[in-house]
Parts: sequence; structure tokens; C-alpha cells
Amino acid sequence: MPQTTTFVFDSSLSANPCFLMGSMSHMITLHGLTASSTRCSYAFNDSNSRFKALAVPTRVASVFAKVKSKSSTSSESNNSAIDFSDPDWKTKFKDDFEDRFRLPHVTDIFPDAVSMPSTFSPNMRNPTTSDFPGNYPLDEDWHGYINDNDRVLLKTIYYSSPTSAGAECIDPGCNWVEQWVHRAGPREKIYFHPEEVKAAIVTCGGLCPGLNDVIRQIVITLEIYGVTKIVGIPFGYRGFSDKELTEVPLSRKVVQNIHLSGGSLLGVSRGGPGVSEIVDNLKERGINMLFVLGGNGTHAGANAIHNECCKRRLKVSVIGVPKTIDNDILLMDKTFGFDTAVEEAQRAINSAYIEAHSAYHGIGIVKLMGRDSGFIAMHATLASGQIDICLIPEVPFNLHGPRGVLSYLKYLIETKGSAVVCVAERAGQNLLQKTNATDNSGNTVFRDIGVYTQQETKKYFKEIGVHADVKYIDPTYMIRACRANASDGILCTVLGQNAVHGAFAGFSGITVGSCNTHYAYFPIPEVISHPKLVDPNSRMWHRCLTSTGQPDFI
Ligand SMILES: Nc1ncnc2c1ncn2[C@@H]1O[C@H](COP(=O)(O)OP(=O)(O)OP(=O)(O)O)[C@@H](O)[C@H]1O
Ligand SMILES: O=P(O)(O)OC[C@H]1O[C@](O)(CO)[C@@H](O)[C@@H]1O
Ligand SMILES: [Mg+2]
Repeated sequence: MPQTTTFVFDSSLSANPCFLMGSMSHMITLHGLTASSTRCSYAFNDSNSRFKALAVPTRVASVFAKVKSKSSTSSESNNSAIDFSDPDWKTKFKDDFEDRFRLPHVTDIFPDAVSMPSTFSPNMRNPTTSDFPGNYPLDEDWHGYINDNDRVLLKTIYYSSPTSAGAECIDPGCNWVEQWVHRAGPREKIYFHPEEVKAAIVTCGGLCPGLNDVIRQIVITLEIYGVTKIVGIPFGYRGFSDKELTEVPLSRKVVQNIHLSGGSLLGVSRGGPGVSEIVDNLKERGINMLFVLGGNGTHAGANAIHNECCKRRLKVSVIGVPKTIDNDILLMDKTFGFDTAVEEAQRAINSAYIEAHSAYHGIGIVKLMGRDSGFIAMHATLASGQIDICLIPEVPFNLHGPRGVLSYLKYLIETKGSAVVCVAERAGQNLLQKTNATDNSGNTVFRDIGVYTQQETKKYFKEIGVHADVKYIDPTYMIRACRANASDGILCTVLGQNAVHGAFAGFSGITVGSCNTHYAYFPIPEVISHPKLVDPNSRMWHRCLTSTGQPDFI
């Protein structure tokens, strides 16, 4: 039986809101349970098949209520609730946006929480010494801290028409509306005394290049703030309940070289205890800063933990760091591990190309990961220049029939002599028998589209009496287990440091990501309301099609 716990926050707390969300006029749906706009409610179910979390302001609720049908990089969609004839609609939209992206803060539940001058010095001077009279730098002195009012622009393209490629419009006229999110980085005031901090790091979900880099950077940055009690929770959320698993003491010495190998020093897992048990355990261990590295499921868990701490009035900062090779977290440029996965996929693609090219009528098929989206397949295709057909879940296709993939393969064999196909894990699931299989976290386990494509290709060429030498490569776990490349290494470093800055600044229930090359904090529900998908109307997908030269397969 799925275990479901619902937490309800009464609207009478509005003067002292739970710091789950920026505004009480939000609605959260998680695992199918919905709270009305007058209450702040959260449900946690650790064995459901898919996460669902929506955080939307009531004033524009229906604007954001539906997931964009074509796919999206953000959370906007149906705009029917906004009265665009109202001359103030833009101001209202911006106010709502500001509410949605407001960062939950310890002072939301502890209004009297006292701050102190930061023990972290951006320029390596100690701000508590005579460098700054009164301990705080004056605004006019350069000090290297982030001002709480600093913002990053979320959208940078002005679309003059809703028909422009990839256009994300708010109103029918596609008017420009600024959308600002909070800039990440160290603040001059901190809300935790380093000597009173016990920080924990946990890594959940599947493996991803860069996990060790982030762990390392979090530990190093915590030590710079002056924290001495730092532990790792072994094997994901399971480490909070399994009595056989003991916490791992962490220090700069322990983590110094861990980024030199892939995997996670702490181990990962799917499934595990419910949020109540996790928070009991946090309390028992005296943990008041929790860094959670994982994908959308992990973040849904992190937000539930934050919410439960809020409900129990525990001063705990819960900070997420989005980890996924799939790159399916909303609003950010990319997640760490994605770049490395794309790079590593090149080896498989190149091998498939060499095999196909060296054989008489050779066909190479490569399957790449992506639970919901085809980002790895699309980017790996673009990077390699060796792919003739890229198949992703966001773009329907037929294998059979005159316009199907197989007919086109025949054409390629006749005209080029060989062909290479890249297929994303989730692609074409409609062509396969449905499955009810789930993993320990409740995620659907898909049928193997790679094996199916290989089998159907062999069958097809046999049936039409044309020789074809089909080779299939599934490098999926190989591209996840490797060490982060240089670009991901940098991303991990920045994210790890910013996670710690966010915790000391007193935020909780937030995550950190890169946004138009800058770094920002986001309230967790905003980035996990649905998985980010490849937009078939985007320039990137069109570039991919230009590169492969493939037609539509429908
Ligand atoms: N909706 C949810 N609420 C609370 N916890 C969740 C939820 N969904 C998943 N979790 C927990 O988060 C952890 C990781 O979830 P999951 O296995 O889905 O991986 P993920 O974080 O999405 O990463 P990946 O990208 O590797 O799939 C699991 O321990 C799971 O129990
Ligand atoms: O690690 P598992 O349970 O095999 O899960 C595989 C899934 O994890 C991911 O690698 C994401 O981490 C997906 O690309 C893939 O669908
Ligand atoms: Mg997931």
C-alpha cells in the first residue's frame, strides 16, 4: 500500500506563513492531492508512480495549472485566466511572479531569528575584523556579497510573435514581461552560527557524473564558513531509516580527491522512508542543514522534508542541488552531469558509426538515457554529426509504413550504404506493450525501445530481402558512471558553493541552478512541477533535424 501523509497548514498562520512557499495564495498538488488556495497543504507519498508538484498563485492559477501540451522549458501555459484588457495585467503578473519565486526563509517561521555578520569572506578578508567598521561593509564599499535584491532575468528572448520558433508567450500579443528570479551567492548576513551547525549531505536517485564534485565543494565551503560537524548520509534517503547504515564523517581531508572518480562517495538509492521518519531522524541526529542532491523525485522529497520541518517548527535549512543526466529540471540552463553524459555518448555513437560504415549495408543503433525527455539523444546527435535518425519521446514516429523509420533506413542503405540511429530510452513507448513495472521510487520501468528497434530492423530487411548488418549499442550505464568533464566540474563547483551560501543565508526549500549563465535560487516546487521536455518547435530540435536531414516519420 502506498504510504501517504498529509500536512495541513491553517491559513490563520498567514502572518507567520509556513516557509514552504513564497505566498499562501498557492496551490500544491503532490501525488494527486491538492490543497485549496486558502490553506497550505502538502502530501507526501513515497511509493507513487510519478511525482506531481504544482505551485501556482491563485490570481493566475489557470495560467499555470496545465502543463504546456507541446512541452516546455518553463511552467507557463494556458493564459485564459488573465484579463489582458486590464491595463494593469502586466503589473499583476509581475507581482504574482515575484510571489511565486519568493524564497522561503527561516524568518518566515522564526520572525525573531537573529542574523550575524557572515563568517565567509568572498575576498578572503575576514569581515569580522577591522576591515569593516561595525562588522558589516557599507553599501558603498566593495565587499563581494550578493544583495538580497539582486535578480537574474529568467527569460532573455523577446518574441515578437507567438509563431516565432520556440515562442513562450504570456499574452496573445506576445508582449515582453520581465521575469526576475533571485540571484544565488553569499550574503553578508547569515542565520546560522557555524559552531551550532551540523550539516548533512545525501545523494538520491540514479548515478550522475559530478556527484562527488558537488559533495566535495559543499564540504569545503562549509569548512570555510567554520562548520566542523559535517556528515554524509549513506545510500540516499534509505540512510535515514536503515539502522545498519551509519553516517559518514566528512571533512576537506576526506573529500579532497573524490571528484577524480565517478559515482557517489555516499552511495545512492531509490525508494526509502517517508518524510516523517526522515525528519524524526534529522532531529535525533541534530542535523540543521541538509543538502539533497538528486532529480525531480529527490527534490519533491526535499520539499516535503522542508515543509515538515516548518510544520514542526524546526530550524533546519533544506537545500537541493539538481542532479540529472537527463537535464529535465525546469528553468535552468542545464543540470550537472548532462554535459558529461552527452560527451560520453559520443564514444558509443562513434563506435556505432564505425561499425555501420565498415560493414556492407551496416546499420548502427544507439540507445541513450532520458526517463522523460530526449535531451541527451538530441544533444549527442548534434555533437556527433554522425547520426542519420534521432528519435526522441517528444516527437512521435512510426517504425513501419511508407513514411516510417524502416522505409527511410532502406532509402539510406540504398543511397549512402550505411546508417546510424540514435534512440532515446523513452521514445516510441506507444509502439511497445504497456508495462506496469515500477522501480523502488515508483518510476515506470520502460520497455526497451533500443532492442525493439534492432529486432524490427532485422526483421524488416529480412522480409524485403535486402541485406542489412545491424549492430546495437546500449551504453546507458557507462555514460552515467564516469567522472564529470571540465564543464560539469565547474558547474558542480558553483552549485555546491551556492548551496552552502543559500543555507547560511537562511533559505530553505530551495534549489540552485544556472539561468542564462548566471546562478539563481528557485523555490523547489517551481522547478519540479513537471519534467522539462524538448520542445519540438524549438530552434534546437530544428537544428537537430537540419543536421541529420531526417524527415518526419508520421
Ligand atoms: N513525490 C515524492 N515525494 C517525496 N519523495 C519522493 C517523491 N518521489 C521520489 N521521492 C524519493 O526521492 C528519491 C529519489 O527519487 P527518484 O528515484 O525518482 O530519483 P530522482 O531524484 O528523480 O533522480 P533520477 O533523475 O535519477 O531519476 C527516492 O528515495 C524517492 O523515494
Ligand atoms: O538507475 P536506474 O534505476 O536504472 O534508472 C535509470 C534512469 O535513471 C536516469 O539515468 C536518471 O538518473 C534516467 O536516464 C534513467 O531512465
Ligand atoms: Mg526522476
